[in-house]
Amino acid sequence: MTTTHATETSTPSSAEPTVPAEAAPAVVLNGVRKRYGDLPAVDGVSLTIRRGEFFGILGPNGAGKTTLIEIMEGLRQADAGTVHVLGMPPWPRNAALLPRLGLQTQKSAFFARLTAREHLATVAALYGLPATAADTALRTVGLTSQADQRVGDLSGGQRQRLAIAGALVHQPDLVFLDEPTAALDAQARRDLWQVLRDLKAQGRTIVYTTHHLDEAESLCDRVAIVVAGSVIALDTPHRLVGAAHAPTRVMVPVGQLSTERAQSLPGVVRVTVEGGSVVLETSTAGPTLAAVGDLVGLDEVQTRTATLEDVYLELTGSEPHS
Ligand SMILES: Nc1ncnc2c1ncn2[C@@H]1O[C@H](COP(=O)(O)OP(=O)(O)OP(=O)(O)O)[C@@H](O)[C@H]1O
Repeated sequence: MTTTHATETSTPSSAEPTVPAEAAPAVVLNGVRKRYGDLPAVDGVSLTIRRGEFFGILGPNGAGKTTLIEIMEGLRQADAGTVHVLGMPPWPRNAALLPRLGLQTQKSAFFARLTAREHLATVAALYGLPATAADTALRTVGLTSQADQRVGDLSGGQRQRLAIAGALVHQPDLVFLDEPTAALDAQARRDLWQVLRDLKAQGRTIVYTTHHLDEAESLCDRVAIVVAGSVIALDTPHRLVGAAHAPTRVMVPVGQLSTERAQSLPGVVRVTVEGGSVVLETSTAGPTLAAVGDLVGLDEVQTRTATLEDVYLELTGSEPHS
């Protein structure tokens, strides 16, 4: 694949950034490594995340995504390499940086005996903000009707949204979200997409991990695919999909076209029967569709082009796990 880059080389290799902090990219990692005992969880990662970018970190379970994001957040110290966030090193804990970062982790902590509003008002107070900031954050994540419910009584998905509200309450420049949509139902997930799009429209930078590849394809400006601690691809979803070798699938209702006849059509590389359709995988969709159209018409024929999920499977050889 020619458009993917395992690493980026445009970042300076010195320990200090060469541009003023305010003009610096959101995140610059250079040769970052982290081991747990013998395990290289992050194995030499270099990348730059621009201001205002929506950046996705994808990869199989255990690939090192959380470790990488925790290093960016200043929650974990890298063993080697340099890390700059908004032009500053996040480790050791940087008091100037903290109010500008919003963090939602997989293990977000709550004041469980408080109500959702009290919890967020407490978080807001830590940043010196008035309690009204809590109501704004509750509204942002669609939890206004649960404002007076105890945190301990919220559903898993509602608690997840509260964790995201906690990351946004102080209107940070850079938001880190670790699998924010993992526990959400389909509607809540779509609602959160809009919240995240609105954040990006406000000029904030979002760095997030997900196992939902459709979501990453829809939301992210760029994604990094991480396998065994290394970035094996980094580009826009569009360019990654464009460079993929995944075939287009043409689906014809069963009974209209035999599998033998389908196999003989131009461009067809594989034929299967799935979910009531004869599925023709083709490397040249135009000639295949024209031939199908001549034989059975195109009224009930569906096509599916390559997606980020196809690219992911091609590169990682594994299914995404949620
Ligand atoms: N504190 C730790 N001590 C020892 N090993 C750890 C620790 N944290 C993570 N690991 C290991 O490091 C590797 C990377 O873990 P990490 O949580 O960063 O992966 P991930 O890509 O976020 O996975 P997932 O998608 O399952 O959340 C895994 O093999 C994990 O078991």
